[in-house]
Amino acid sequence: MAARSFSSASTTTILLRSGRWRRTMRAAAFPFRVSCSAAAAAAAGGTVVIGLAADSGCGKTTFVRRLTSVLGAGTAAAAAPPWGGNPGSNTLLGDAATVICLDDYHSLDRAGRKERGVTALDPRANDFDLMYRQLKTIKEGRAVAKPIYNHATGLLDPPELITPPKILVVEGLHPMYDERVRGLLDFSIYLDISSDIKFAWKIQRDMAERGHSLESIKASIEARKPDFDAYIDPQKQYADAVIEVLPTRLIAAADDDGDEGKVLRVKLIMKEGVEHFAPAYLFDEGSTISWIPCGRKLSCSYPGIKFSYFPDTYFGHEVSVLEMDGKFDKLDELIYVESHLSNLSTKYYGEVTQQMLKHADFPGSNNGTGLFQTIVGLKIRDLYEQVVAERAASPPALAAVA
Ligand SMILES: Nc1ncnc2c1ncn2[C@@H]1O[C@H](COP(=O)(O)OP(=O)(O)OP(=O)(O)O)[C@@H](O)[C@H]1O
Ligand SMILES: O=C(CO)[C@H](O)[C@H](O)COP(=O)(O)O
Repeated sequence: MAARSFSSASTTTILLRSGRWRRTMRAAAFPFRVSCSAAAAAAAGGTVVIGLAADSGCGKTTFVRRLTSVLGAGTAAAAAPPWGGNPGSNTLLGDAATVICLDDYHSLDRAGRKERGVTALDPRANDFDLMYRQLKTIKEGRAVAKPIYNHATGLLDPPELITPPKILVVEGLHPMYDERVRGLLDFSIYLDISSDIKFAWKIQRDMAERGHSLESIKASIEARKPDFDAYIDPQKQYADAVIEVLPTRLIAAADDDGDEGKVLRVKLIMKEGVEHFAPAYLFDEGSTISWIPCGRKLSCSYPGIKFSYFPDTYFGHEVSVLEMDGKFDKLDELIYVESHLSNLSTKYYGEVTQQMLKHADFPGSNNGTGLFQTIVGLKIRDLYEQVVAERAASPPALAAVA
């Protein structure tokens, strides 16, 4: 069956490590959770591929957690790593979506990069030919044996089997760098976090969770900066949606007593004319709006909340921009804001608010990062459903199936 046949690596012997045991088996006997989604994806005409690009520590994992939740009943709320596979795997499996991390296509391991003096952001440290071949194979409905980059050891581990899901999310540093890979994406997102905020998030995580010193974090950010500017940041010009995170404008620099880093101004930049994607809007589509919702229906403490909506151009493309500056005090009151937004691709009244409340503990739930990530998640679900409906309406010709 096409959906379960393997790529050229199918006869390769695959080494698996799980807990204390280590064994060798043929790919065809791989003890991997092969969900019905492979068959479903093939029946529907192939996998829908979503690209999510950002630098390290910019919220990709947080976004993916919101997305897999929005994708609903068919997707485990917290997508799980491959069953029985390498504990160092970066892959998450849900019933509807599989999330793979493009770090797995590093062609140089940590020692190799050090020896050659290149960072992981440098294209020379990544195998774009393999990335393209494998993503194309999955999109066409066939499984691949994808390499694993093990972040714990810094080594390239033996591959794991990836069967075609309904939706494949490819997250990492370079989903839109290579023109061929970019051409495989049905929708793309870039998380654009301004330097000071990225720095604050990274310090908080790497000091608290990874035991790094402030000096080493600063040194690592500085060392990566030229390659970030050269290879990662330019990808935002290709994204269908960009979530840009900036310092607030609600607090004048002179009055700032340290809150500036905590209050964020977040923009959702949505490209016009993208197939299966209708940008969300505030009040009146195509107009220019500035809205301060604070008052009887929305509690706001200092410095308040301000929404904006306006048309713009972004790298020569027409876009619609939704902006939120400030933070919510009471998340359940978000329903008031939601009721003034349109084209949200919700299935019922209040779905955005419900999603935000469900994950109130995720970072960014009280500001535009959480709100806009949730909206983009709903738009991706909608895009997928449109693609499936179209394919069902015009099944492939018999000659193509045979
Ligand atoms: N919207 C947000 N508001 C505040 N902090 C955030 C937000 N999003 C992420 N963070 C913080 O930034 C850090 C990195 O987030 P996350 O792990 O989601 O990023 P990532 O891009 O997946 O990173 P990496 O690629 O290094 O694994 C986390 O500590 C998280 O708490
Ligand atoms: O930018 C990164 C992507 O997440 C990592 O730094 C890159 O994958 C290199 O990994 P490591 O930190 O394990 O050497």
